[in-house]
Amino acid sequence: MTSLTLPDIAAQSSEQFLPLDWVGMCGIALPLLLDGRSLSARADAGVSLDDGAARGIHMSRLYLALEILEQQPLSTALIRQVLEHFLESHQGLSRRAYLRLAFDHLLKRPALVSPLAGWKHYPVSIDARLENEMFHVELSVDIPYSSTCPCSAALARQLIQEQFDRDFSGPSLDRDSVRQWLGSSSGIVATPHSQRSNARLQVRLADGELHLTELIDCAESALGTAVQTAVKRADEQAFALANGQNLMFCEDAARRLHQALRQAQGVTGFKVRVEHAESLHAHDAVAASRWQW
Ligand SMILES: Nc1nc2c(ncn2[C@@H]2O[C@H](COP(=O)(O)OP(=O)(O)OP(=O)(O)O)[C@@H](O)[C@H]2O)c(=O)[nH]1
Repeated sequence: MTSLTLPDIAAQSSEQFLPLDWVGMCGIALPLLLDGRSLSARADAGVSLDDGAARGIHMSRLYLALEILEQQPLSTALIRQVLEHFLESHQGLSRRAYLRLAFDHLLKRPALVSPLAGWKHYPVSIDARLENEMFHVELSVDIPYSSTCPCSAALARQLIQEQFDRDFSGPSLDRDSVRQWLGSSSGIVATPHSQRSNARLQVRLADGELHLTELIDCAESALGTAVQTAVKRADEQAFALANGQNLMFCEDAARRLHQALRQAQGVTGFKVRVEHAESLHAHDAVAASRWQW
C-alpha cells in the first residue's frame, strides 16, 4: 500500500548545527544551445547551506532550474537567471549559488590553402556564482597551437651557415648550385624543434553574450600557428611558413595572448597559462600572465 504522505528527510533538522559551503550535484548531463547548435555538457549545480540547522537542500529544485539552459541560447544573462532561481527556491537556506558547465566547443576550421576544412574541439568550462546579488562568471578554454623554438632556429641557421662555408669555399659562387644546395638535405643540415602547445585562457566576463568563438579566434590569430585539421601538402607548407614567421618561446606566446585579450570584447579580467610540451626536454616550458585577476 502506498502512503499518501511521503517522508521528507531534507525538511528535518540537522543533529549538528553546521552551515556548509557547497551542496548540490555534479556531472549532470545537459544539452546546451550555443552558436545555433545543441551540444552535450556536464553541469555542477550547488548552493551554500547557510542554515546550519537544516538537514538538507532541495536537490530537485536545482536540477529543474537547469531546464531553461536547454531551451535558450547560452549567455551570461541566462546563467545568472538559473542562479537566481537556485536562490529563490532555497530562501532561508542558501545565500550563495554556483553553476559550473563543462563542454567541448566544436568549430569547423578551414585549411590554410586548400579548400578543405575539419572540426576542432576546444574544452570549455564556465564557472558562475551569485552571492549578495553580485554575479561572477568566468570562462576557461584550452587552445592548442604549435610553437617553434627561436633559439633552436638560430642555432640551426648557424649550422647551415657553417655547412655553406664548407660546401662553397671557392672564390666564386654559382647561383644554380647554391639554389640546388638550398633544396637538398645537405643544405638544411639542422632543423629547429617545434612542439604542440596549449594555451589555457581564463576570462572574467561582463554580463551579456559569451563571445566564445570570437575569443578563440582572437587567441589563434595572436599566436599565428593554430593546429590544423584537414591538411594537404600545400597546407603543410603554409603551416611551415607560419611557424617560421612566428618563432615563439613560451614567454612570447604568453605576451601575445595578454596583449590580444586586453583588446577582447566583454573581458573584464583574465589569466593566461601557456604550456609548450617541449621536444627538447621531457618536461614542459610554461609561462603565465594575468590582468585584473
Ligand atoms: N538533500 C539531499 N537530497 C538527496 C541526497 N541524495 C539524494 N537526495 C534526494 O533528492 C530528492 C529530491 O529532494 P527534494 O528537492 O527535497 O525533493 P522534494 O522534497 O520532493 O521536493 P520539494 O517539495 O521541492 O522540496 C529526494 O528524494 C532526496 O532524498 C542528498 O545527499 N542530499
